[in-house]
Amino acid sequence: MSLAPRERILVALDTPDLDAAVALATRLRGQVGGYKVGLEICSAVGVPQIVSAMTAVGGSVFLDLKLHDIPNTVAGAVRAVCNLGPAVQMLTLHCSGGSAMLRAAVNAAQSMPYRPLLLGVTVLTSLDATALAGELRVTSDITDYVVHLARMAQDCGLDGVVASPHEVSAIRTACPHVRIVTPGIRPQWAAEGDQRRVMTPAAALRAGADYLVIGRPITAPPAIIGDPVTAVARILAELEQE
Ligand SMILES: O=c1ccn([C@@H]2O[C@H](COP(=O)(O)O)[C@@H](O)[C@H]2O)c(=O)[nH]1
Repeated sequence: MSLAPRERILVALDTPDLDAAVALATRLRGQVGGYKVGLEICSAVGVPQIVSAMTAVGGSVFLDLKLHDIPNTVAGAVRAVCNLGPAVQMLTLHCSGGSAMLRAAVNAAQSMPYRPLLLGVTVLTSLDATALAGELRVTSDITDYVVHLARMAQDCGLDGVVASPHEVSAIRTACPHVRIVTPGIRPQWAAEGDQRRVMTPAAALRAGADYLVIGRPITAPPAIIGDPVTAVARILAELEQE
């Protein structure tokens, strides 16, 4: 996929405030590839409202709803998102919902005149091996488990997966054609916060990620960087040095 580095950046608009989201998206228009809207803004203002606001700004929308429910319910939610039209380019659902849920989502999307790309969330980037094994009792190696979920997503007909940059090259080898979207992106100057499996933007692209989801390093950059526009410019400069 031949995209310029800036087109690979999706800014996570994690805020409950529609006006703030629109203002930031407008400031960054043309400098990034699109916007990720997720549980916070969708819970605060509603999915159709934020999608229509982002359409007005002109950005592509990555709708990160992380659907995770029984197949019938997820299929209905997928149809509802498809009805929002081409403004929504990507939609997420949790691979851990299982293959019946993933196939129901794919079948629902295929029955609609328009469908966004469906992406399966593998293992959240905020989890490390200790949490996965100790709390969730997943004792496989994280990379093996993520690749297993990516294969399942691919076999069920999903278009891509969400995974940490640490697993990107293993997914590329196992599933060469799936799109890979990576959160857990941290420039060296940004705080890790609640993320655990992180990498710099340049290292994530080098590993083979198609898209980088970047939130707080851009929306709330440290004082040494200043503001979101400068943060994006700095990230792009770092990518160009590659
Ligand atoms: O495994 C996942 C899946 C989704 N996310 C989302 O990405 C952004 C990351 O924001 P940062 O501020 O850059 O940490 C956020 O909206 C998450 O909901 C993720 O981080 N990890």
